[in-house]
This record gives sequence, C-alpha cells and structure tokens, in this order.
Amino acid sequence: MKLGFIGCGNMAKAMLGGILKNEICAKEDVIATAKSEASRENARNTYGIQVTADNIEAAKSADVLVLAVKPIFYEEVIHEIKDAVDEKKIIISIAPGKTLAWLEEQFGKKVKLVRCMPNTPALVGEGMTGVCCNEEVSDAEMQDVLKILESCGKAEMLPERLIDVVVSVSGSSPAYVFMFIEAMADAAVADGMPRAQAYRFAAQAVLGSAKMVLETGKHPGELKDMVCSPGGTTIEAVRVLEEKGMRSAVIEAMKACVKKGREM
Ligand SMILES: NC(=O)C1=CN([C@@H]2O[C@H](COP(=O)(O)OP(=O)(O)OC[C@H]3O[C@@H](n4cnc5c(N)ncnc54)[C@H](O)[C@@H]3O)[C@@H](O)[C@H]2O)C=CC1
Ligand SMILES: O=C(O)[C@@H]1CCC=N1
Repeated sequence: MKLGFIGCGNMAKAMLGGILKNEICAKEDVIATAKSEASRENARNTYGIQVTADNIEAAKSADVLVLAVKPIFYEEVIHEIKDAVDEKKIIISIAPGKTLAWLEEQFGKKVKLVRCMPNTPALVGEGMTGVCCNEEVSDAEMQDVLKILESCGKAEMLPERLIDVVVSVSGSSPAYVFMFIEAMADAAVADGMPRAQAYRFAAQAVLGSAKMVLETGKHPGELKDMVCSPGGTTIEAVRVLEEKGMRSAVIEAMKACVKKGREM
C-alpha cells in the first residue's frame, strides 16, 4: 500500500511516527507534500520518506491519501487534486467540520472517503481517533484504514454525528490536559519544586490517573473518592476546584469547541 500525506505539519508527523514504527508501510512507500524546502528536508531527513512540493504527484501515487492541511486549505487542495483521484483511492480527511457530504461535493464524483479525528498523542503511540466513512469504502478497506490509525494508538468507528464531539473530547483535549499539567507544575514550582521535576511529577500523575480509568473500569468519581481521605489534603483541593468552577469551565470549554467545529 502506498500512503500519501498532503501537508506535513504537526498531525501528519504525529501519525507518521506510529505508522513507520509499526511498519504499516515501508518508508519508501510513503510520500508527503510540503510547501517549503525546509519542511521537505525535515520530513525527508526525519522519516526517510519521499517528499515533494507537488500535491498532484502525491495524489496520483498514493493508494491512501491523508489530507493533512488546515481546514481553510481543504477546498483549494481538493480542487487541485480531484482529477488525480480515481474511484480506487481512499481519501482520509482529518479536519474538523468537513462533513462527508461536503467532501463528496468538493470532489464532485464518487470517491472513497474516510472522515476521522486523530490527536497528537499519536506521536507517542497513544493517539485516540474517531472514524466514519462513506458507502464507497468496503469493510476490507476500512480494516486497512483502521490498521493505519491503530498504529498510532486506539481508533473507534462511530456515527458521523459524533465526530464533532470527538474533536472536543480527544482531538482538542490534549491541549486542555497540557494546560492542566502546566498549571499543576506552576503550583509545584511556586511551592519550591524545580520546574523539570514538577513537569515529571504532574505528567506522571495524569498518565497514571488515565490508566486507572482505563484499566480498573471504576467510575472516575469512585477513583477520586479513593484519593480523598476524610479531613485530609485532597478534599481541600477538591473543595477549591469546585468553588472555582473547574467542572463547569471544562464543560463550557468543550461545548464551545464542538460549536466551533460545527461552524467550520
Ligand atoms: N494539530 C492537532 O492536534 C490536530 C489537527 N487536526 C487537523 O489536522 C490538519 C492539519 O493540522 P496540523 O498538522 O496541526 O497543521 P500544521 O499547520 O502543523 O500542518 C499543515 C501543513 O500543511 C502545509 N500546507 C498548507 N497548505 C498546503 C498546500 N496547499 N499543499 C501542501 N501543504 C500545505 C503547511 O505548510 C503545514 O506544514 C488540520 O485539518 C487540523 O484541523 C486534527 C486533529 C488534531
Ligand atoms: O484546533 C483545531 O482546529 C484542531 C482540530 C483538533 C485539534 N486541533
């Protein structure tokens, strides 16, 4: 299978890490396009893949093509490559807001389309991707696509109406988690811990907590209660987080995220 990326920025590189490490494709069978010579040089040297400035060349040579440019460039890129895309190629969209119906309309013909929402933890093999596809994609082809996405972490098929929710709960959420880690580290620094050590402690606590949710199957509230000793330190912190509206801030932020995705 020949895999192509139109655009080689943050998300393409995060996905490439998992795909090449797990030998889903040989590096010689991956082609990526980038606008600047510096980006092409970087992708060539880091991954050993083929690089080009020519989107049409990449579209022609790839069996599976990931559109890894920002949503505002989707229309321009699709119009540029659509004549190079035949009924056998699989197009993977990773942009928020670009529905299967919109993508079909841009191509102006029957094309195999997969719409998914990955996230940057793909870079370390811990990505989470929500996926759906149009009727042109067969079950066997979808299995091949899932193999690509699962090389970057986990992937789940879901109805298209939930992709906007995936944008918020896993596509964008690494940013909120990084903010949380940064804030915890800032507090630890304020109380005297060296900064590098503070990031290690905060990040490992988040990693371990996430693993507990996934591996114990216990309700997050029960896991929280297990940390809160009566009259202890944690419940004091929980009291202040509730007072400052932490849950409400997260919920409102995520609702704004979903709304923005639906408008794109
Ligand atoms: N960064 C993230 O955490 C996530 C991003 N996405 C989606 O992935 C897509 C890519 O996002 P990022 O990698 O973050 O953006 P980015 O800006 O890091 O990378 C996009 C790359 O495309 C290149 N590009 C722009 N126009 C081009 C053209 N006409 N032909 C070829 N290359 C072109 C840019 O020079 C840039 O290197 C977006 O649609 C974004 O919404 C989805 C999930 C998570
Ligand atoms: O911020 C964005 O628009 C993209 C989509 C999900 C993560 N980054």
